[in-house]
Amino acid sequence: MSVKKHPDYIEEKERLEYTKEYIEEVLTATTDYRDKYKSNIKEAMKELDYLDSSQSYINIILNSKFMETAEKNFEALYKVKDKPYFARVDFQREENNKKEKLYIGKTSLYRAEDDIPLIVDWRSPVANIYYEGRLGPITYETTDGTQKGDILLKRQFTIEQGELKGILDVDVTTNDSFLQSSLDANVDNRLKDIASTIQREQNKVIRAPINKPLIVQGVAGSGKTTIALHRIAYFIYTYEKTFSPENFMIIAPNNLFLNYISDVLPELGVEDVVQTTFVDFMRDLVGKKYKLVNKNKYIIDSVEDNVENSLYRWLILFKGTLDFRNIIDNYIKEFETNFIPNEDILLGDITLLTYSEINDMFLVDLSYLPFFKRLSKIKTRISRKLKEVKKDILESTMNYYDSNIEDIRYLEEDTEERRLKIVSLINERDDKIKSIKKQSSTLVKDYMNNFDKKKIIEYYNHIVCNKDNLREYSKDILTEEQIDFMYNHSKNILYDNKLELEDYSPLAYMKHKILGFTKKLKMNNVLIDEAQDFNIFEFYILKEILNTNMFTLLGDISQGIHSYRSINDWDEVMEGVFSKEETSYMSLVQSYRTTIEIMDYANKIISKIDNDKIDLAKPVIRHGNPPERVSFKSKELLIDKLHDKIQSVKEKNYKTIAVICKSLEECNKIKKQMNKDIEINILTDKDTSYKGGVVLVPSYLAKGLEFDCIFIVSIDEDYLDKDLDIKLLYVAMTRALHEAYIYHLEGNLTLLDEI
Ligand SMILES: Nc1ncnc2c1ncn2[C@@H]1O[C@H](COP(=O)(O)OP(=O)(O)OP(=O)(O)O)[C@@H](O)[C@H]1O
Repeated sequence: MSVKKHPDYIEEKERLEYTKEYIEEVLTATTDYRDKYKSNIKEAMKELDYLDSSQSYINIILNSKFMETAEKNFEALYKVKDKPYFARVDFQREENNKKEKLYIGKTSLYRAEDDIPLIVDWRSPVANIYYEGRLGPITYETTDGTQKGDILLKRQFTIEQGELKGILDVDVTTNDSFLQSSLDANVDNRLKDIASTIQREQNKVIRAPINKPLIVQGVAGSGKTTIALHRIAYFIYTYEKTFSPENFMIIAPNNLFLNYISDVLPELGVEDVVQTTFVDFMRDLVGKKYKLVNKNKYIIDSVEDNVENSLYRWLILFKGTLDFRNIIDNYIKEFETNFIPNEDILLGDITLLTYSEINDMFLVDLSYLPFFKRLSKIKTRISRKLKEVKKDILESTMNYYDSNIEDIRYLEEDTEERRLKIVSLINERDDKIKSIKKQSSTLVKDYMNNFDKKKIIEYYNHIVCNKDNLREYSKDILTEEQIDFMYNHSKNILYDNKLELEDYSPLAYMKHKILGFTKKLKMNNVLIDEAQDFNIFEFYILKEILNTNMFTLLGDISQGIHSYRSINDWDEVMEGVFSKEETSYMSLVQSYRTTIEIMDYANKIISKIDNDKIDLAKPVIRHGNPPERVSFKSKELLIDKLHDKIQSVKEKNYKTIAVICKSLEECNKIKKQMNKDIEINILTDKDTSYKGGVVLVPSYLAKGLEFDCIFIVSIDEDYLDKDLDIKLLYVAMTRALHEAYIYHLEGNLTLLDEI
């Protein structure tokens, strides 16, 4: 239906024109104000008298604060001027029966004259009704309590460059065609904002309470990454006074992924949040000197079936457990108990502080600090005590000798003998004073020399590269064979100045306990995407060093291709790291990325894994061609077909096309054989950006990304009927938005035969 035929077209068009004009007025006024405030600041600077906390200084502060807010509002309004809102909800409040027309957009705007909202921010409490409600009764929460009312109208708008192009009234029966048209669109090489089409179950995740851990298990394409970013935008808006963006940290699997999400953040009004990978964050904390044995090494090894050594597999898993943390704890405990040398601190024969006083300070009063940070407090205490006592000792020594000298002078005759006695006493006095002064000048330093501060890796080596210590601190939980293996393996890696991914948590943990970090960590609200790839120790260390419970973990156990080292079940996290009672758990099973046909195929793949914890994705109503599986007699025929098909899908104006191979080696082989007239690059874990076009991607790196069209290609490397291969295939298949092709040599991919 043409938009003009809608009965309210004229009303909505006028409303849109009015809002746009009002925004223009506000923008112009803000620009004028901006100039005025700038000149105010200039004036105030001229008058500034640094010795006087004068009015000028206050003026500067006030004006710059105002400028900051005005600037932020200006930018937000400027961004929405061509599309001020995306929906309208008519709401009748139960308390006063008043009807309100709420136009919901990406920022808020109030009319100055009467304080009526012209645009309501999608993150505000009342906007909740747009996401939660259908027509009819609804409640929503605000800081003032529960609000009740009726939704009389729910309407969605398509506005392009300021023009009203579509109006869609949502009633009880309508399918969400607004959502469908948004999903039909070809993908850019970046993630997009979905404020206008957030679904009810996604809205619940976005607005879930901030103060306790939230675990979101979401099937492939359920919007986890997208929601994570909207959740931050929601927090920043809702808790503007409590948190600043630097308090938020997004942890994503790699820099390619960070780049992929980075553009949507400013669009959502979220800038300056910390975005990092676990490895980069850890490297910052424990030091960059050590080279990480390739993070994807194990996955590559297992993809290529090289990890035959079961002890090696055991070690990778074990280093991510809290049992391993217990070993470190036992070491730290003993180190702490014996940290303070068993001796009193004396100045001459006067006791400044006893061993037990210092030890109590260390073990009890200062126990909240890392060991070496406790020491600096102890040092201050000793210095203060020394100052007091030194003064007293000097005084009493002087007094003692002076009175003795006085006595001799008074009681004895003035003879050569008396003179010699007095001289001897004076010399003795001076020597003593000199010695007290000398001892006191080095006393603190001498005491502090007891504590040899080592590099954190040396403490760690002391555990893992020492069989006796491993035996002692593991308290019988390790076998001799395991101790042997751990010792030899650790020596090989660590003595070569290298680290494995699993070494970061224990190192950061030890640094946190023993040395402390140099900079203060401000992040206390953490979002982890692809959280199924973390191990328990990694969650634990983040919680411990950031000293917070405010975690949002998003992931999908079905995509846990690193499960040889990571969690296999969210219960492990709830039981091991956070408390089960406290943690909220939400599950998303609707998938938005791909078509029904592709998702059905992917579901059949993942169902090959025998695990009742795996949720099958439910695709939204969007049809496309089923995945096309073709088997080829020779490599040449396969490559020819791949080549032709890529050319033909490129003509459909797809911006992102991926050829997904099992490993990097296979990608390299295919690249070599591809005709030069197709520009095709390989994405590796060293890449930090993907600008669209045709790419070759190893299956394990494709995780988290999406492409208009994908080709799963298998020439030399087959996917076998085992968990890891099934997951890799599932990940690959679920990357497609519109089309999927499976091209393989005859005899390969027989696990798909039944599908
Ligand atoms: N409510 C929605 N409205 C429009 N698009 C949506 C919505 N939810 C998700 N999408 C789209 O679905 C796709 C998948 O989203 P996203 O990548 O965030 O999912 P994911 O759960 O992180 O996926 P995966 O685990 O497979 O990497 C994206 O293109 C996203 O824009």
